[in-house]
Amino acid sequence: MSDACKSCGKSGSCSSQKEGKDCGEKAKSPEDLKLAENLGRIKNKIVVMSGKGGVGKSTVAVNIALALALAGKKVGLLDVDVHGPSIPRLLSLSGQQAHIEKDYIEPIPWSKNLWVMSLGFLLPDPNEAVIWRGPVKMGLIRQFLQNVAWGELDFLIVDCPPGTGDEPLTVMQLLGKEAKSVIVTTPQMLAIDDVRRSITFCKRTGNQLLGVVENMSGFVCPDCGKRHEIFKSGAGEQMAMDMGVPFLGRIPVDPELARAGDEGFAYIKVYPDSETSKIMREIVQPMLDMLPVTA
Ligand SMILES: Nc1ncnc2c1ncn2[C@@H]1O[C@H](COP(=O)(O)OP(=O)(O)OP(=O)(O)O)[C@@H](O)[C@H]1O
Repeated sequence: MSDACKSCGKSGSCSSQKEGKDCGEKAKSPEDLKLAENLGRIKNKIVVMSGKGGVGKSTVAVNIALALALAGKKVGLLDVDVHGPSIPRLLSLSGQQAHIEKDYIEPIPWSKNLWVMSLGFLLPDPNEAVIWRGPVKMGLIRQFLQNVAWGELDFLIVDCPPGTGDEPLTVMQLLGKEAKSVIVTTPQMLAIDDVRRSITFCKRTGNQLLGVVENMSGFVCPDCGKRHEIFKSGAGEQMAMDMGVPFLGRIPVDPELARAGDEGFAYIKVYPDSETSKIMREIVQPMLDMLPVTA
């Protein structure tokens, strides 16, 4: 006779079973076990979200991943924007095709410690429109988290499409409560209203919000170095304070950051001493602080 708990399938280690009862925990499917094993090798999961489209979320996600990788950490960058995967272009990886085995997908290496995965690496023609409903997208996100051979990572950075729909919800459900989020906004009130919804979303899913980033906040003139407030800036910081969530930093409009996105070069590597790179490094500091101190 099997001595495994009828509910969770564990034998010996299930405390309820030792007391002669079943624990009531649902038995894990082989897929769930594989997901747990893959995610168990990743120390920190950070989900980059925004309430509104076009606020620079992918740009921020890429630069967070680059800043962490340049700090010597092992990083994975996952693009779950199924309808508009922009990470391949931002990192000059367009046209690359991921190697796929039966239950295993190899991420695309960007450097010796940054690996990337996006639907853009799986489509034969990346310019083809993807017309998928929620369940298919949810299945793909599961494949990315369960079957991509991320290996041992210090950080997995997940770039979500804007809003609080299927993709961020699936990501949070699969990653679990230990995933933390970063919310990107611009200073305009229209964007700020949507960010409030993203903050409420994280509170509802029970995931910790690492903080809010205000992007395209002012413009630093490359000639005179003076800061100009193109839009009213500081609204993101004010809103973070009002809602009692941390504020991580303000990234200015930087024409070179836009060029880096178009041409696919690593801004923070090419301009390590710029004001924008300094701010990016400040934004990742709380993430680096999450790692145990090594002697
Ligand atoms: N601080 C910045 N300074 C200058 N240009 C920027 C800045 N942040 C982002 N951009 C530019 O704005 C455009 C939109 O950025 P990005 O694609 O990162 O936004 P997104 O929020 O991820 O968009 P989507 O909603 O489509 O996912 C890009 O061309 C990018 O290069």
